[in-house]
Amino acid sequence: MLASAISPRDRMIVALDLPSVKEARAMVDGLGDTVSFYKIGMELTYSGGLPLARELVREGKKVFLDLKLHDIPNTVTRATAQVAELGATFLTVHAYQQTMRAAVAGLGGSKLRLLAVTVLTSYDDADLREAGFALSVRDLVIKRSLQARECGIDGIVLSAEEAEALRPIVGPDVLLVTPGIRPSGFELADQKRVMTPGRAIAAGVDYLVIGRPVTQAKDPKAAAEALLAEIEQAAA
Ligand SMILES: O=c1ccn([C@@H]2O[C@H](COP(=O)(O)O)[C@@H](O)[C@H]2O)c(=O)[nH]1
Repeated sequence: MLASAISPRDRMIVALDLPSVKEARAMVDGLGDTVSFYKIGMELTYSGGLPLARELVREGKKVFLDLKLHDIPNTVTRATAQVAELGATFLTVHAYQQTMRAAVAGLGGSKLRLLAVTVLTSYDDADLREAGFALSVRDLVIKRSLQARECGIDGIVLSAEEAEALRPIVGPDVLLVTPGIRPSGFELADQKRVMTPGRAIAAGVDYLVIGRPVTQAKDPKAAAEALLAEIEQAAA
């Protein structure tokens, strides 16, 4: 689906990085209709977040399970098949060919869409060098994105900094999903490759993942409304 066909509200995915289901539930209730799409990652999954994922799906919200699967193929295939039962929209796997192929094999006939994490947005070129990679962030993102497409993955997780260069390389059908979104003036914290929501939309990103700028705001609903307004304006 082309980005222009996705409603601006659905393009904003709020990361529920909170320590308990109770706090996550309160956040969702407080955000109300402003947010239609939630990401449940490791922190919440390890504190009972999967039943909440089912609940949110039942309530008509979209859910992105950011589990970043990476294991031997048999395990990845079977884990993906389990996740496919939950009714989530997106699941992440790391962008290793063996892992991506195994995840695709676990989809069965489900509607779950797979996203491959190329290079974490907390990494820069120096971090990659330290980890033993010879490629720059940009080149590794490109290489892994092409491999993801070849493996039948639906979309890729990258930083908005790479999105504009990547779109013509991967074509219009691969979803570009970007964490590392920071409204102007918000602290970067552990993120190294960042962009504002408006600039990310202009760079051709399909979905923006936004955590702390909403969840750590004094007024999360007001923060989410401001972010949505910026997205709507950039998408118009
Ligand atoms: O490369 C990646 C992959 C995933 N994430 C996740 O996105 C959110 C970002 O949260 P912020 O608070 O807006 O920084 C978080 O859940 C990460 O696990 C990422 O940041 N980068």
